[in-house]
Amino acid sequence: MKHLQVAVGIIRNVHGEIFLTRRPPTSHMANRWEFPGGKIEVNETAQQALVRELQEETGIVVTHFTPYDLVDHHYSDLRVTLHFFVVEGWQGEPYGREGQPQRWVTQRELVADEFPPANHSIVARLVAEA
Ligand SMILES: Nc1nc2c([nH]c(=O)n2[C@H]2C[C@H](O)[C@@H](COP(=O)(O)OP(=O)(O)OP(=O)(O)O)O2)c(=O)[nH]1
Ligand SMILES: [Mg+2]
Repeated sequence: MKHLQVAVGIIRNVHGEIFLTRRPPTSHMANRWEFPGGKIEVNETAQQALVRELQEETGIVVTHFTPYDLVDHHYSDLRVTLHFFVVEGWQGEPYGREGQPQRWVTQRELVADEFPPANHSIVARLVAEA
């Protein structure tokens, strides 16, 4: 089974809001809301992938982040390991640079069912810690 390593950014502003984007209609986990991020390439660390993916997908230059959690999930035909980081420092203003819908959501108002199943434990933890 294919196994992806993925770097994911939980971008949180000073108001305790988190930046979400919506996955494209034809992608894996189509139309789910997600924390921006993407596949870690060969010869790249999770941290490097995080910085690159957030630049590509949201236009920001990440300046401060902290590791948050590591989640392994088996989808029916794909295994993913998600490397979650909380991002609290950046330059620029995040936006859906690839045309994805975007929104800011208060941490305690995150809804697990809007995300891919692999995110459920993380969303529960974020809400509990809000
Ligand atoms: N970015 C992101 N991916 C997630 C989350 N939850 C989750 O299960 N995934 C899955 C969906 C995908 O199978 C995989 C990462 O894919 P991706 O589509 O973001 O990868 P990418 O940005 O490198 O995409 P691409 O260049 O191949 O288009 O991880 C999440 O919160 N954020
Ligand atoms: Mg992506």
